[in-house]
Amino acid sequence: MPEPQSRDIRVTDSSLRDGSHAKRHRFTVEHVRAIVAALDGAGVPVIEVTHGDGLGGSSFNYGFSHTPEQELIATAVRTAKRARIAFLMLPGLGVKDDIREAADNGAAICRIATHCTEADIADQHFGLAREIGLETVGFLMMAHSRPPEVLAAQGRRMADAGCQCVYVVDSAGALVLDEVGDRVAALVDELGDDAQVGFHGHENLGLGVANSVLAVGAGARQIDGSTRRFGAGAGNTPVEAFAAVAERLGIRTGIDVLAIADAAEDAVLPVMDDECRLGRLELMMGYAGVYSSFLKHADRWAERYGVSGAEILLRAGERQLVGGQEDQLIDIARELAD
Ligand SMILES: CC[C@H](O)CC(=O)C(=O)O
Ligand SMILES: [Mn+2]
Repeated sequence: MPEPQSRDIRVTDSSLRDGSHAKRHRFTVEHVRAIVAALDGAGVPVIEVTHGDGLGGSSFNYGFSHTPEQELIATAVRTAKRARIAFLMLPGLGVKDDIREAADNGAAICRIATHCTEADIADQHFGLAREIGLETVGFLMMAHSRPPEVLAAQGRRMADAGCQCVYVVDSAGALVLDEVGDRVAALVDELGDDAQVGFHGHENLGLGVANSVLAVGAGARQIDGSTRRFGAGAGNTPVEAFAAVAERLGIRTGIDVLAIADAAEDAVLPVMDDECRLGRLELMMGYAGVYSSFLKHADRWAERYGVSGAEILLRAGERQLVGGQEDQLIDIARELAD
């Protein structure tokens, strides 16, 4: 794959990882084959495949996978003719042996995610990934919750540990326009030539494409999306819309707009249980700053305790819950029921 030119943007499609939350982690080998073949054919350069919560995410707390994720990764690698396969891991959920196994299965890009104030827990994982020849990406999750200078310092920590691209991750879909640009610009300023900067958006306030365009304007070189918005909450930045808008703006993604529109309709949509929509609960997540992956959990506990899912999410936002604290949604639901 040629190196990006000055205005080339590398898109990573996360349908087969972030979409795992929406699918309740029920991906099969056939789903992976169909989606990877269509995205690869449309020219998507990177496709992420893992349990929604990353390597080792299959558990009682997060939801069990239908098919072991290493099998899904190996299937994706065998299916893709041009695209490179990425995987996500959250230190503590996955361990270093999971990274080695994903590399053995042919994955090329290791994406390590931490809460946006906890970059130091990823040091050894970036080190290992580089040592075994993987490209590295770092996720600073819940990036709306801290100002640009904090993200810049955390990004520096990741870059010094071996991370080649630090992402501003709008896990809650809560960032609004310049709030993205300011964060990306602070990271670009801090990292210079040491690492690229990326942006991962969610649609909870309907701003995925606009926020991504602003990220590119502020210097981001990598953009995440999910075809047909297949992701947590209201879903991710739709790759097909981003590719079309990018082309209109003269930003090269290498993605064929007609082919990705076909992939969205003919390959991704049939795998989705429901369309990712911007309904009441999704909007509350963007408004209150709640992790998009909490949606299905909040829905489930609201139904179980006969309380409002929107109220659960608003209280989760007040408490500033972070990934891993899914079980506190049960406490909130019980409080509301009382
Ligand atoms: C729990 C991992 C999370 O889904 C990563 C991500 O995509 C995000 O924070 O938006
Ligand atoms: Mn996400």
